[in-house]
Amino acid sequence: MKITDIKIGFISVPLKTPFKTALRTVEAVNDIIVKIETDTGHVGYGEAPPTGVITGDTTGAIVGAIEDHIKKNLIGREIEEMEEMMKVIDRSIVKNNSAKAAVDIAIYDLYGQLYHAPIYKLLGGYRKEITTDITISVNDPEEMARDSIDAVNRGYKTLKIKVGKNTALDIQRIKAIREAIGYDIDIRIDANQGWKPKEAIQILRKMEDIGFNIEFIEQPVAAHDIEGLKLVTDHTNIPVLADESVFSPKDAMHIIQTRAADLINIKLMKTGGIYNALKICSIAEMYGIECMIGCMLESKVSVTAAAHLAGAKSIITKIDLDGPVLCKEDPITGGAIFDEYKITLTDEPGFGFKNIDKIKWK
Ligand SMILES: C[C@H](N)C(=O)N[C@@H](CCC(=O)O)C(=O)O
Ligand SMILES: [Mg+2]
Repeated sequence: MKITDIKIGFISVPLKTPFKTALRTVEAVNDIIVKIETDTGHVGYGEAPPTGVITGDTTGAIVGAIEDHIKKNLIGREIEEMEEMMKVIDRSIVKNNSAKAAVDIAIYDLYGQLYHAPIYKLLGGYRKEITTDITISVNDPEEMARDSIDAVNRGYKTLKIKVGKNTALDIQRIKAIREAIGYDIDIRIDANQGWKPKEAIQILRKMEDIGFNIEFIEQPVAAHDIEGLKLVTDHTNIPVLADESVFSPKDAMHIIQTRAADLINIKLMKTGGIYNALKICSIAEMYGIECMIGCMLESKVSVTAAAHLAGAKSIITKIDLDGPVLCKEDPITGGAIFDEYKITLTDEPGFGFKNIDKIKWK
């Protein structure tokens, strides 16, 4: 199975409601789709979102990285040369992890087709059903309480609450949500870098004292401020999960060895795909650090790939793969089945994509 062409397309899927974090507000998933064609007629699909505020990757840069740097080094290569191809992608251009992730995902899709097996089974086969949380956007406390009730009514048992914007409101936000949904539902919070280290410690201690029962705090401080992250980790009992501070396996190793965080959020768009994500899983496993699998605003193509990784690896104990359920429609036939909180992997070869509607090919 030899690569004959790599095509680029675009999908645009409106969100059910605007997605708001401390970093940005988004109304639609506007992602790049990669289609890798082979001489056997098999095709592999990948996806990349232009999450400039987190990864630095823009639509133009993703397209340019693939078309001008990665594509020419992959045409003519055999899918069975997985290891070599992953090194080639990495050497083709520095950074540009979302572009690399899209290509990596499409190659894994083909790898599974080559060996007639779903990726989660090839990588470990730990489980085929996983349960995701859902994100509650940062808004005023009353609106967040209403959104939380709606999520609970739809069956979600874990809510990921966005905070870190107009930080004076953060305590009130969680108070309003707890009053609305009670204490049977797990709450994890994500500040998306919105707090200063000492401010974070103060807010988290208050949340502890009030007894909000927070499962963990995700990325309380600026991505680059590893000392600040460690300060927060050392001064609160609420576990700290590193998101924007961890892209590469080396980042994960550093955070774990310096004990700057208690947990790691793996996202394929930060690691550059499954190949490096597997390395983070191995590092985390060696140190007994549990991981979350997360996503950006992504549709079912790349989130299916992330779900397969979660299906393969037991060190991934927390799931934040709500991208597809935040979307108003699903243009993808095949892939994992996303039914609100329940994600079911299929046993189709690769990731099992059949078709993608409404792609605008370049
Ligand atoms: C969508 C997911 N639940 C999430 O919150 N992901 C990111 C932010 C993604 C984005 O801005 O596109 C996160 O910070 O965890
Ligand atoms: Mg996050």
